Amino acid sequence: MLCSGTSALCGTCFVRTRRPVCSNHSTTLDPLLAMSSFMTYEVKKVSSTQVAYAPSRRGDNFHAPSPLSDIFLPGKDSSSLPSNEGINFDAYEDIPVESKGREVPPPVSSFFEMDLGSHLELNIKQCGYKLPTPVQKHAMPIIMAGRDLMACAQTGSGKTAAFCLPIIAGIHKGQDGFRGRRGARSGAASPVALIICPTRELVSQIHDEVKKYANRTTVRVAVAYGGVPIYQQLRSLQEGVDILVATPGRLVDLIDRAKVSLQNVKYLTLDEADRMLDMGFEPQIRKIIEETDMPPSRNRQTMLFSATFPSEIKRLAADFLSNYVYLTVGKVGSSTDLITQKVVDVSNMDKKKHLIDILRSQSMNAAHEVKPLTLVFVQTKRGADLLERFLYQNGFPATSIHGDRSQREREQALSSFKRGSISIMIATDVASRGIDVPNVAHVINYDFPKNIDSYVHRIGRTGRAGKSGLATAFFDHTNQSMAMELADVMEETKQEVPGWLLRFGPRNGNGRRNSNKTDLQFGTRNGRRYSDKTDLQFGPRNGRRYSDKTDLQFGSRNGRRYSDKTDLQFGPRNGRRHSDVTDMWGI
Ligand SMILES: Nc1ncnc2c1ncn2[C@@H]1O[C@H](COP(=O)(O)OP(=O)(O)OP(=O)(O)O)[C@@H](O)[C@H]1O
Repeated sequence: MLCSGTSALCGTCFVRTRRPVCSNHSTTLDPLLAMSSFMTYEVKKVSSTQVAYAPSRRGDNFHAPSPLSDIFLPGKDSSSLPSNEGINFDAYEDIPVESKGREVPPPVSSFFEMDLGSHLELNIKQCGYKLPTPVQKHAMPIIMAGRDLMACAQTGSGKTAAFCLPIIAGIHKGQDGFRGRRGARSGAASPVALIICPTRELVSQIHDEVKKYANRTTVRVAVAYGGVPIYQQLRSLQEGVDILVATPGRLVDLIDRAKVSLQNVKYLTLDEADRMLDMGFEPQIRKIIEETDMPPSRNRQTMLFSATFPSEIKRLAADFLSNYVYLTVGKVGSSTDLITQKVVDVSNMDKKKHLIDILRSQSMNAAHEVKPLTLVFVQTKRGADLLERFLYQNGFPATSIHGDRSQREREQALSSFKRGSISIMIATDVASRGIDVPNVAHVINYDFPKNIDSYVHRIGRTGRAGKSGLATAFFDHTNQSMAMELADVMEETKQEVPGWLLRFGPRNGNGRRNSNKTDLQFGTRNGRRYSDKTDLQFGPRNGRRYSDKTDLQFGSRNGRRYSDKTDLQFGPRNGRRHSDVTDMWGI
């Protein structure tokens, strides 16, 4: 007997079914497919009174972990949709958009108002994208008009397509002109578009997206990132490439080996540009842009994208962009109110127990044995390993992703998490940016991050593409310095800020973010962090950021050391560890 309906595939009869559990084959429904429709179901909150909390040992001052009351469950009646059609565009309706610059091209309201070409239009339909998201509505016409762009938009709001689609359309249209440039006579690959981003996983993800959007066109895409043997990448470069997606370190290596020439670059995109600066990649980025054969800014189009834009990024923009538009969608550096944020006062000693409580109640509440995908962020690689082991010992199999795992292990971890075969992933900040796992239901900040931008990106792994999500942060006095910035982000996104969090510091001490509108407009998180504007404009970062221990543990950030790429970036340190800035960073 066949299932009826239109959404997930039944594991036995392979016919689409409307519900995550097929009534005829409930035991055989492929749990991975069922998982994919999890978050598109009606969001139903379970009252906290329905859930038994583990008794607290901390008395009245203890703030019970509320995540148990906010687990999202699939509703009974709503029909599931392929995940991209489940996008809640109402969620974006009131979003403030600001664009600054000369003669900014007007936004569009549909993908088909732009001359993307029939192949791309079909691919967009096949991706299930019915309408452009706000950042796409505004950014795409700007890029299509040939303008430089610095764009800041919330996590999960479709920035990747916003820059990929116009680039692919542009290359596809001018294909005849470029085709001859593939694999230059010198043997060096000569891409027309270069997309640089901070992590290998992000490179790989953008590569997959480009392939999807460029389906049926002759646009070729290749990747370059460390941690895997270079010859595979060389082979694919030799076949010719239009779009190269790369991490800065491996790209410099390829340029030095004369395997890549940038002389034909027409489109340059820096995705998560602020993160690359944070990771100490500025010397490599400057080398790539200023010291190679890449055309000068007036002869190429340059785009910077991120959800957070600290002031340092203005230096880059001033140096690399010309006559650019500065587009902000939503509040700069803030999160989205699609994500319910909870902050729980938990001491270091109690964290493990609280995590187990949360996971246990999640699996108790999970409908039809479909476990919600839960991403747990920790600060260190060792912490990730320890927590993974602890969870395993307590009946919660988890996987982990961090800089000490081989690239293969990292890819396997991510893919089993994406497929839902393992529903818990422990991660360091290596997975905090850009990674798009559409159905992450819950992000837990087990260790609170050292800066608020990191918090914004971490929680942004849930609540993507218009869907709801839940983020829980464990917080105690050791995170005190982050209290006000956290309260700000929560307030901006209409979250309930617990009174105890506010008691950690004065509301308007330290020249806080909200008190400095001018800074905010240009992407500064707060007065305290970038209080010395002059310093920031011209050079190194302020004292506070340098004081982040984890930032500095693995090496100084000065240009000299990082510019010695052979030592630090490309040479494997030992059999297991590999070349990656995440090693230096300890994440
Ligand atoms: N127009 C659209 N309609 C529906 N879904 C979309 C649309 N555009 C993008 N998406 C989907 O939204 C999800 C998030 O997109 P993307 O990863 O580009 O977000 P992002 O803004 O780059 O996030 P982050 O800041 O975390 O990197 C992806 O799964 C993507 O396929």
